[in-house]
Amino acid sequence: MLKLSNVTKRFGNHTAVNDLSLEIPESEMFGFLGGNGAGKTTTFRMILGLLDKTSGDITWQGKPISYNESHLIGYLPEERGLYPKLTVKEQIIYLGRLRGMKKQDILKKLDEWLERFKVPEYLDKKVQELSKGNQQKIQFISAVIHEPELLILDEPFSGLDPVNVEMLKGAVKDLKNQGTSIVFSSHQMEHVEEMCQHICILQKGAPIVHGSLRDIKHSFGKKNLDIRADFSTEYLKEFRGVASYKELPDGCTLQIENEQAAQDIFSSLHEKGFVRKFEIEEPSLNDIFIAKVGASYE
Ligand SMILES: Nc1ncnc2c1ncn2[C@@H]1O[C@H](COP(=O)(O)OP(=O)(O)OP(=O)(O)O)[C@@H](O)[C@H]1O
Repeated sequence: MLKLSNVTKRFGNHTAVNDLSLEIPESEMFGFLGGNGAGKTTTFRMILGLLDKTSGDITWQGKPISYNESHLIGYLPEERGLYPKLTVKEQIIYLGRLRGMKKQDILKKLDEWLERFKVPEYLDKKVQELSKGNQQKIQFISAVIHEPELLILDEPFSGLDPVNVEMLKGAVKDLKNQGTSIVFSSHQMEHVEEMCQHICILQKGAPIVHGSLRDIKHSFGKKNLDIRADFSTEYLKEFRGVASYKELPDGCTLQIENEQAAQDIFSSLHEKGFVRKFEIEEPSLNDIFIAKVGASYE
């Protein structure tokens, strides 16, 4: 387990991470979220030992992380940092050697990954000759080539086309199933929703939401209501128990305070005409993020 206990980081007068305590379970994918400037990257850098903590402790399996054991952690940073003039092969050999791997093991693994990502022809290409998305595949390979126990992925899917997103997602899921513990940061809530059981939403360096995604959704209270009807549903904007209203060409999506509101809306719709769809849905992580982070912006 990765454990952060009362971790604080100050830059001068500014507190970027504020007394943060978190337990990140093993062999799981943990969603580490937050608005811009919330403190995610700063936290990652402290976990990686790239930045000193102002105070607090970070442990892996009960022991302080030893950065001499560089095979332990893999990191895909948000700002990608490959050497443009090296070939893919030279680049990955260099990084693999830094993590204590033998050259022949690196080349074997690299071949497997390039095959998996359908880019075997890039082995001897210079990084600067690759497109942004393909550079990202290489950066991902550089983060996992040494089979780390703990993998930190900062916005792994940004800049990738939908086919490549699925390809990388498949690789990340396989690593998780093989036992890798993954901390995953993304502004794309649908990816987090699909892949993470537990999440934390950070705001000003401290968690405003933390726990299992299922419990968080349950305790949020508000649900979404999707309605399609052959008449105008605009009157529902002002209906009791409706927290928000979004008009659609053939109906609307509402956020409702509770299930009683859904009952009342259902009765009122019946009197007006033909209803083609009426569906109550769990709130999305996007709804929760906007409600919680948006509220603290105000
Ligand atoms: N080296 C630094 N010196 C001073 N302030 C810093 C430094 N690094 C980060 N900060 C500040 O700390 C806060 C947290 O930044 P951080 O990069 O951790 O946010 P983030 O959650 O990763 O944001 P984003 O989603 O925009 O990448 C910000 O207010 C930022 O300006």
